[in-house]
Amino acid sequence: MNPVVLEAHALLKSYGDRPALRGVELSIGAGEMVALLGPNGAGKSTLMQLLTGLFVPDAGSIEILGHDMRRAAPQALAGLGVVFQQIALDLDLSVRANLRFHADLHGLPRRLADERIAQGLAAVGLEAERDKPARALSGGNRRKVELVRAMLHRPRLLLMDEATVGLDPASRRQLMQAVVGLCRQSGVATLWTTHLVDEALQADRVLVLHRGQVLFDGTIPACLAHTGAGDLESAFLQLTGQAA
Ligand SMILES: Nc1ncnc2c1ncn2[C@@H]1O[C@H](COP(=O)(O)OP(=O)(O)OP(=O)(O)O)[C@@H](O)[C@H]1O
Repeated sequence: MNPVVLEAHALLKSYGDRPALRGVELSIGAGEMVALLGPNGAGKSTLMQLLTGLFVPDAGSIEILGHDMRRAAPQALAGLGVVFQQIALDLDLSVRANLRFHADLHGLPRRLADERIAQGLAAVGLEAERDKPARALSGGNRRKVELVRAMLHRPRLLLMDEATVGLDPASRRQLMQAVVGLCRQSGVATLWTTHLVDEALQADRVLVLHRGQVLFDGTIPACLAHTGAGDLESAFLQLTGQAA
């Protein structure tokens, strides 16, 4: 595998006496696109909260670019770009003001920030929206702005947490294409969480998470071979005990 950008080992997390993650192992190499596929309640959001440092695991370790999340969180988080499940733009600010704010948080000089903003918006076809309030954009375009924002500080690992929730099929497809393009062109490693099997089809590798455990980790052909299923959807339903 390429140099490792994310290594999570033996992660445990419970809410009271309810276990959410039960010994999760996860490793992502540079430039890899990995889909984390799990039904509702599998533990995807909990895993994302641990990877972004919002929660601390009960046990286990997380390293991003070799930086341990407990001992060196600022360094670990500097290598991370995140698009959260909930929209996190200020809707009254312009697209550019939203992006500049994020660039300022990362200490990017204004000229460099503006270059990257222009480049990022062009890459997702939103140059013309730059000075509009975020409120004027469609849900799909707001997500693309969040994607541009997540990449402004040039992270090596991009986390997309169920980023297509609430989008129509065309917007979902466009967002996915934008992320796949970005991953292939810039070499950023991507962890894409979803409960929708079709969103995992373009990934280099699929992890199936169910009831807090990784039930499969490998390529789609390997998943089909492992389960004997004819397609990923059947394999997923079989692994998660939902097959008819
Ligand atoms: N704050 C919380 N308090 C108690 N239990 C929680 C909390 N957050 C999550 N859980 C439980 O932990 C388990 C994993 O939840 P999590 O939200 O991580 O799964 P998920 O895969 O993201 O699900 P979804 O696709 O529905 O968002 C579930 O059983 C859920 O009910």
